[in-house]
Amino acid sequence: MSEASEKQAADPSGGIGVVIVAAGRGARAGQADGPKQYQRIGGRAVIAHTLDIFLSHPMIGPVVVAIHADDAELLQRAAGAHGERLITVIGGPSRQASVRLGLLALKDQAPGKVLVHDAVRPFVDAGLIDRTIEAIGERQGALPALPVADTLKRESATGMIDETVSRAGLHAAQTPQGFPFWPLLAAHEKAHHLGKADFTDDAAIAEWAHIPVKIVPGSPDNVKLTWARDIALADQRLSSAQRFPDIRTGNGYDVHAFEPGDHVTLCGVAIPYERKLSGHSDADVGLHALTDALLATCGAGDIGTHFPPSDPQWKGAASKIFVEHAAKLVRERGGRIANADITLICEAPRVGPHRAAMTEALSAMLGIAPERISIKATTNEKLGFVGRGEGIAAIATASVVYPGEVPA
Ligand SMILES: Nc1ccn([C@@H]2O[C@H](COP(=O)(O)OP(=O)(O)OP(=O)(O)O)[C@@H](O)[C@H]2O)c(=O)n1
Ligand SMILES: C[C@](O)(CO)[C@H](O)COP(=O)(O)O
Repeated sequence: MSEASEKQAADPSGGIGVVIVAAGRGARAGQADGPKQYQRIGGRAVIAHTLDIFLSHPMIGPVVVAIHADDAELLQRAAGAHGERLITVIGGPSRQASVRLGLLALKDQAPGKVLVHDAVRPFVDAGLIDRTIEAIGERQGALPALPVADTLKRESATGMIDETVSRAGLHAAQTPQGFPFWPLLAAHEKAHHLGKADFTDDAAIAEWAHIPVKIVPGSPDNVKLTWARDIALADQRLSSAQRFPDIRTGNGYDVHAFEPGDHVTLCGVAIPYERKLSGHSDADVGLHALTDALLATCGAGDIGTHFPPSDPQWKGAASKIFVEHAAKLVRERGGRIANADITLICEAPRVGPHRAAMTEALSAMLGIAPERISIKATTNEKLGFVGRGEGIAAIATASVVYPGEVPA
């Protein structure tokens, strides 16, 4: 389990809160047919892509969307089935005001941590969200940012260069920006009551309120759609990715022998049985095969690369740790797990009665819907070592969609 997931497991509030700000008018993009967050890229509204990523992230709890009063129908159409999970509020006249109203709408849920994100950054990925969450502390915010790459010039009133500004230490700020919930809300409230309304991001409010903010690596893909050209490029990018989407399939195989014992652990579920599976960890053959399948989708070696059997710390370990680690590596590369399919091959015990519990356990480990998980079982028709009841084998397949397209 990642450090962030561990903290989350201890958080009684039911997930990290999110405020997605979508109340702007998009004046710079100048779209005649509606604000940029509802323009279609890759066939869907910009905000629909943004919502997909947050709502499919396993650590995300309540999600507030701050919209303009005129846009309720646009949001409803764009959000589709996601709509049921959203808390909608009317935003304010500035981004800062919209964030504050979004935070106030989260008060009842009292999340320990909150992420604030621009609806118009639809290329955020799960790895970036993970990095941001991991850097949030009890009194520390987190800001994804990229070092400035261009040489910087200050322009004079006459349009001439006044000076070249050193770029040392300068970063371009992105979202989502993450904070402990109550200190961020308090900072927003204080700014509001003092009439300070010129903050362009939440890290700036935090800075003003003396909340330290840690920089984590942003992503060059996580652009903000500001100008009409940004929207056109985003559409092109998604449309070409749709021609050759980077869908990868990995497979894994594992086998463990029986030894004296009283239960076996299969796909995260302990099943009473007259023997157990022998192994260094809990010998969950299904989860081991799945770990290899996930790692295979991003060329990240196999289970032994990450959890060597020679390492005493994995003795008796719950194999859930291996699967969650592999899923985290996938997410860090921007991958989204589309489905996982495991076949358990054994004469006994019977798997059918435990299938629902296994599916539920895997759904939580992978952060995907149960319908994307398949657990099947078959006997080996009494043939070979499995047929003689000497052990259990498992085969797993995972499909992951990665950002971008398959290179030519
Ligand atoms: N009153 C506002 C202004 C902005 N935003 C949101 O803040 C994000 C980043 O702002 P920006 O790119 O500046 O969007 P707009 O304000 O819509 O653009 P413009 O300044 O060109 O009008 C966007 O998701 C936007 O919808 C908001 O919720 N409420
Ligand atoms: C918050 C932000 O995305 C950080 O880069 C950005 O400041 C918001 O957009 P704006 O154009 O400054 O309103």
